[in-house]
Amino acid sequence: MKKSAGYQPISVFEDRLDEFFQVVQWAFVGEWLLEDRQDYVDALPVERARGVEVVDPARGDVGEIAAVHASFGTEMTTPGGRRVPTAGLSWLAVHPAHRRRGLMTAMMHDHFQRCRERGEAVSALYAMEAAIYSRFGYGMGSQTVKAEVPRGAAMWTVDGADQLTVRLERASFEAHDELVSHLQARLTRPGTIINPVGSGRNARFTDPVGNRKGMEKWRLAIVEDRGEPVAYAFFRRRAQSSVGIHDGVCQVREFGALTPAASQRLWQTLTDFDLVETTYTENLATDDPLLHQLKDARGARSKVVDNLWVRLLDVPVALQSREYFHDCDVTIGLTDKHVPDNAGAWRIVVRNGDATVTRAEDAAPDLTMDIRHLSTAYLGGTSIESLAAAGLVREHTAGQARELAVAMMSPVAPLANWDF
Ligand SMILES: CC(=O)SCCNC(=O)CCNC(=O)[C@H](O)C(C)(C)COP(=O)(O)OP(=O)(O)OC[C@H]1O[C@@H](n2cnc3c(N)ncnc32)[C@H](O)[C@@H]1OP(=O)(O)O
Repeated sequence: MKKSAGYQPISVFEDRLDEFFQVVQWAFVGEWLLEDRQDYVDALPVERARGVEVVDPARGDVGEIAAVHASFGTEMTTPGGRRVPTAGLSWLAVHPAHRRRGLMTAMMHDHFQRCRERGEAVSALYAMEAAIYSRFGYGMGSQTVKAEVPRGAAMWTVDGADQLTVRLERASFEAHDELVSHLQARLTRPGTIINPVGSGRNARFTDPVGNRKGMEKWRLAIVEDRGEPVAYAFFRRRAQSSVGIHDGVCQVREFGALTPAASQRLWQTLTDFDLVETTYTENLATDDPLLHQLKDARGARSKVVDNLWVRLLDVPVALQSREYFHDCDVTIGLTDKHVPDNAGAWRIVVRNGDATVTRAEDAAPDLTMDIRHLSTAYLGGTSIESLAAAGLVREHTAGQARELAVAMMSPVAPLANWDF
């Protein structure tokens, strides 16, 4: 019997959202508070909610939802500040009673097929466990620095930072959605997920009580240049003290800054709250301006972890939707177990920043690799040559790994700053 036999894929409509949420709570290990339900509804792209339902009594109660997922319809910024239609996969959950029967595999195929029908050339996700997604063709497209910045950390002076003003407000979808969306869309860092359309687009403003862990509600710092917003950050604080010493913490979630001065003004603000000793964040790019502006970057106790996992679903469209930084003419041989249309040989010719990607069935490939390695290199944060050095990409024509590496590497490290 096929592993996922006895189940069928379904769309999950509004009337079954509570069943959807039950599967999520079982899989993610937790009970939500009843009062938080609306926050979860607001965070879900309902019209793209899918599931797997039991059809064979040998598998469970017929009609019962055994597994779910959903995805945001969005665009992702690619190297050079271009964009590619992207699905942000999230909410992936298999009820523990139905694990290891191939339901995730069935849902991934469902997701890939629907994305391709919609013209989404890339799927991207945040991984709960990093070992799962490579087998489905995802590669670690970007990394992030987790940092703990001490209060009042000294920074190299950036001209103009002192002239900027800051507003601190309670974050609200009604009051701030336009402002945040507008700023987010102007960020040029590859990996930036541009605001999704449809339901779930207010996910960044949701604030379930059960997730606060004693912290205040999400607040927004808005840096302005003569009344024009130039940076924003979602943050929240928690007071704590022992033996009369106040050592509260501040958590910074999504943030973005358009200029060096805006970045400095933002972080000066976020690291200088009374009664708060440490400001921590998980959303710094590996070359974030803050890391260069801090006089003692080691003092921020940083560590690097995976950020966005990326999967090319339509190789020519995805590769042609980014800029390149050196001319090249390289033929690659690809394997792709889950999207066979991607497999085979592709010729990548780059002239003046633009790639033309065509089928090259007769040519012997200069490089061979799996789709996950091309996906890893896509945003320009990992070099094809380093993947060759690791034995993951195979070079058949000397020097071609470097050719493609130099063309694809981004001058700016990729990062997704919005955890969907
Ligand atoms: C993008 C996101 O939403 S991230 C959140 C993902 N969700 C979670 O982590 C919630 C808790 N976990 C779950 O819901 C499930 O266990 C899932 C989704 C991780 C896996 O679902 P399953 O239906 O059991 O997976 P399925 O049976 O299709 O297995 C697919 C393959 O992945 C492997 N796999 C499954 N889970 C894991 C894991 N945790 N670590 C490593 N490999 C795994 C399986 O061994 C299998 O490998 P194979 O193809 O070589 O046989």
